[in-house]
Amino acid sequence: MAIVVPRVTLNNCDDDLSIPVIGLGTSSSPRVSPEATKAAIIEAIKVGYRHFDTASLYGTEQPLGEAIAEALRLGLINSRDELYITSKLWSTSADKDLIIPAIKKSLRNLQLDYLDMYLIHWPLKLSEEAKLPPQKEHVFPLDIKSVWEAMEECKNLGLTKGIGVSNFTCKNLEELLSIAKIPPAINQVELNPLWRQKKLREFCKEKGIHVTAYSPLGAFKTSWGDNRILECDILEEIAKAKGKTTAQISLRWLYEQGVSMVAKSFNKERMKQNLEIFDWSLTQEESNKISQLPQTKGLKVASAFGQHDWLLDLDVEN
Ligand SMILES: NC(=O)C1=CN([C@@H]2O[C@H](COP(=O)(O)OP(=O)(O)OC[C@H]3O[C@@H](n4cnc5c(N)ncnc54)[C@H](OP(=O)(O)O)[C@@H]3O)[C@@H](O)[C@H]2O)C=CC1
Ligand SMILES: O=C[C@H](O)[C@@H](O)[C@@H](O)[C@H](O)C(=O)O
Repeated sequence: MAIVVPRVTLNNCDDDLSIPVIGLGTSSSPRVSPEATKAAIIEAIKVGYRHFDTASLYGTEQPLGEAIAEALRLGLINSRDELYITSKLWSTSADKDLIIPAIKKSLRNLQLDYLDMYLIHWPLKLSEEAKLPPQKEHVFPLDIKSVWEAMEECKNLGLTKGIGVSNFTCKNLEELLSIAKIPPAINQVELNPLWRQKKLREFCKEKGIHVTAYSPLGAFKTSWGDNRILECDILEEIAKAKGKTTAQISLRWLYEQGVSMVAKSFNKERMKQNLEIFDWSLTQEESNKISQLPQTKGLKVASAFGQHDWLLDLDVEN
């Protein structure tokens, strides 16, 4: 039986759009083949995932599109509308004239008419020839006004039901809110028991911006993450006492904070395990212990994009 994942209604989106609180991340490290990605996504639909997180950067839009087409053919879902699909504007296209072509390309890759959510991937612009990690002279601040106008145009044209951002600080959001006609529905950021972003979460709550957590498991075994969540003594202790896994403790803690999350697993048992967090809860004491864990961030902007004064805010608790 597929697990039914709770949903949260978003602000400033079309058709009372709601987001399933757990989605499947599709960015793998090391990268896996499109065939394996497609097969994992079909398994995920079978166990109950309806929310998928992709990005032009990941190279997973095409296999996700193929998996959706196959799921429809197999009758695993009756209609595309049952799914919530996020993609992201990569920073080399963060220029007003490149945004509509970029979302149209994502839609072609996905074989879809619309996205549920389109996010600005990072609050920065890369020159078109930039590689990762970029050279210093290829990284620029975002011209948020013209970029956001083009994001609003994406929504007004019906290419996406909602628009939002990723990796934005309170300061980035304040600047955006001061010029937005359509406020962002989502801010997707690194968030987990060891990088709790309390101030950012409070700010977003006050402004009606829904927060989605990425790397909810500390990006275990990826090139940008480590074992600090899945092998954290305190989380292991709580997990053992409750007969759960450390991954489930982390995801449940996030759920209890009122955020949604995108967790990546391409393994059938683990992707199912990650959905099994809705019929039990943490005690106040367990929650308090988690809220006192020392803070460390996994994905450091300084190592991903270099040392730029205007970006370094992203690497501190804010
Ligand atoms: N907006 C942004 O800038 C970013 C967005 N993201 C998005 O967030 C998604 C998830 O974050 P990500 O950084 O991938 O990391 P996660 O925290 O989701 O960790 C993924 C890793 O944990 C393993 N794993 C998953 N479930 C379990 C489990 N129950 N027990 C043990 N190991 C497990 C996975 O391996 P296995 O597959 O073998 O189970 C994989 O190695 C990404 O895929 C992407 O979609 C990520 C980074 C940045
Ligand atoms: O160098 C930059 C990194 O690739 C970074 O951009 C990614 O980790 C990305 O944010 C993601 O969504 O996975």
